[in-house]
Amino acid sequence: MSEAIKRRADRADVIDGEAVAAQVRETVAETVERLQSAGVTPGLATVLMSDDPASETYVRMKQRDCADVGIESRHVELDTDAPQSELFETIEELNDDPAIDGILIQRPLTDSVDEPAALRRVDPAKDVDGFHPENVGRLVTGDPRFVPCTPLGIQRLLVEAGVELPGADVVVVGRSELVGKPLANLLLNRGDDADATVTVCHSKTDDLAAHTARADVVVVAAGVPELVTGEMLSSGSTVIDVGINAVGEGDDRKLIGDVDYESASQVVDAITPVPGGVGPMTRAMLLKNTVQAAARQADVELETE
Ligand SMILES: NC(=O)C1=CN([C@@H]2O[C@H](COP(=O)(O)OP(=O)(O)OC[C@H]3O[C@@H](n4cnc5c(N)ncnc54)[C@H](OP(=O)(O)O)[C@@H]3O)[C@@H](O)[C@H]2O)C=CC1
Ligand SMILES: Nc1nc(=O)c2c([nH]1)NC[C@@H]1CN(c3ccc(C(=O)N[C@@H](CCC(=O)O)C(=O)O)cc3)C=[N+]21
Repeated sequence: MSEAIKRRADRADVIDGEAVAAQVRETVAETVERLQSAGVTPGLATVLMSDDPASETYVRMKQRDCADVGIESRHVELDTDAPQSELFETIEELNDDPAIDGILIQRPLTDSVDEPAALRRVDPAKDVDGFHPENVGRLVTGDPRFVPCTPLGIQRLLVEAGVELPGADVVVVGRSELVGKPLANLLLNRGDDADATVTVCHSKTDDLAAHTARADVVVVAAGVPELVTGEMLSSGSTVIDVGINAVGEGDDRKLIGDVDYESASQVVDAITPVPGGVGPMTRAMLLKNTVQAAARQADVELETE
């Protein structure tokens, strides 16, 4: 069993996302060294066009992660009242820049711009978020290139937790383009770390508890604080909580998930905490996608995947 799984007496094991993310970063740092000896320094560009303080924090964390593993990062910040054409020009410039291997457009973009149109403009070869329709299509057709970072991170956590995915009954709560849908496709595809039987639930699902209660794996990405409680879950299952909800003010401000951790951890076998679960994995997988983009663009073969 991986040392990232913390055993708890009479309670669910805790899947330590920070520990698994540290392992991923270590492998990425080794790959960066190998690329550098072939004359390639991977570069990631982040683009922010929003006043959302959470987005600013995330972008800063991503830059720090890059520095930790030897990826060069460049940050472009656009005024929220700048015309859409300025955003599109920025994307074109980054597409054409040989020092940039990966481009991340931090979502959500300000309301005045057409977000899907912006994401379509990113060169699919630099689309380390996996949001471009070409990369979405490749995932759905079972020939993935860049898979969105959060689903990739969740798959890795399930593997680390020792979950046997082939044949497992996986219930995904949430059908967003960012998390729910790509995760469902990833786990539905053929493969040793996939081959699951996947059900996707959403706000119109008739009886959510009936689905979550019979699942081997429940992944919750609904954006609703503590939507899933222990009563809706079964012993023997593994729960992945994707939700990040800020509650409280001032000194009482804290992050909670989409799962009621207290009640769930008294029922299930293993669970991810919030914070320290899926979030760090999302950032680690961005680094992994970026070095893969750099290797592919420089035509350097990597030993792993
Ligand atoms: N840890 C990480 O790295 C990341 C965390 N997040 C967090 O994950 C959460 C989800 O994000 P995202 O997928 O972008 O969210 P979206 O808001 O885009 O999608 C939420 C989904 O949940 C469904 N939903 C909402 N309420 C219910 C309900 N009561 N019962 C069942 N389904 C429901 C919605 O259904 P419908 O389609 O019918 O509206 C929708 O499909 C958020 O808390 C976000 O902050 C997101 C990305 C990365
Ligand atoms: N183009 C794009 N790609 C994304 O991947 C993307 C995005 N836009 N927009 C927003 C969501 C959200 N997201 C998170 C990443 C890391 C943490 C994370 O590291 N969370 C820490 C806590 C961080 C804190 O303390 O605030 C944790 O859960 O432990 C959270 C959320 C990526 N997203």
